[in-house]
Amino acid sequence: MAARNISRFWEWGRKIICVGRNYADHAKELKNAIPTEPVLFLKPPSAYVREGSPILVPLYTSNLHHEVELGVVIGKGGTSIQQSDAMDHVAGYALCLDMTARDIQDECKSKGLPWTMAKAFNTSCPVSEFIPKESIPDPSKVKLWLKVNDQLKQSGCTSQMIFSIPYLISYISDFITLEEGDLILTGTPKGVSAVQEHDELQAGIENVVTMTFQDQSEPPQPVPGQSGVT
Ligand SMILES: O=C([O-])CC(=O)C(=O)O
Ligand SMILES: [Mg+2]
Repeated sequence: MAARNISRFWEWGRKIICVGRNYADHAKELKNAIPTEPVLFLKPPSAYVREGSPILVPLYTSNLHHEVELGVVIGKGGTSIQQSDAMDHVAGYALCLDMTARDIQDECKSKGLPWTMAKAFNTSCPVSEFIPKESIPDPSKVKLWLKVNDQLKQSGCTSQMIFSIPYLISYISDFITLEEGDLILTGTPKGVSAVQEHDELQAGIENVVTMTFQDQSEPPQPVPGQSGVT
């Protein structure tokens, strides 16, 4: 079998580990406390969607939000990785969206339930092309932006992160073994807002990459026994 190519990491079916509330301005806009430890959640590999395919708006939400984030692609796996070695485990980056059904997340938060329905649905993780590590020499100074229908909504810099990339890799790997092809979403800056069907989402990392996605309503699920469906 041919060796797998990390530049198509989304096809590998590995973990997507997301960090929440890693920018104080975003934690504040949602009235969350500034975390003293990373807030983590997961998305399944079925969350990946690539340019050319739509972001499907789940039928059960009426408040789907965009969150633009820097993704870190793991190149060398490990457990209990030291912060000083963490960057040796990085193969590269990807620009990512953490699509979030905010109404469902609010409901889950109020009931003390996990965020799975709000964060882990199909197409909840749009990703750009793979960005080799060399293209971002300093990941702590990356400028991210996102526009909805040409209107700038989010603009931030990874220098605002509460927990750095080496810290996050070390922290996560203490209890989740990192594997080649895993993706870490590092959190969103402020400016999240609602999107609707037919909206165009354009996002970029300044001087590195841009990507464009369209929102589309999830088609109603066929009901067995109706309309000729058996
Ligand atoms: O706002 C949230 O839902 C938490 C999160 O994912 C982030 O801060 O990026
Ligand atoms: Mg997020």
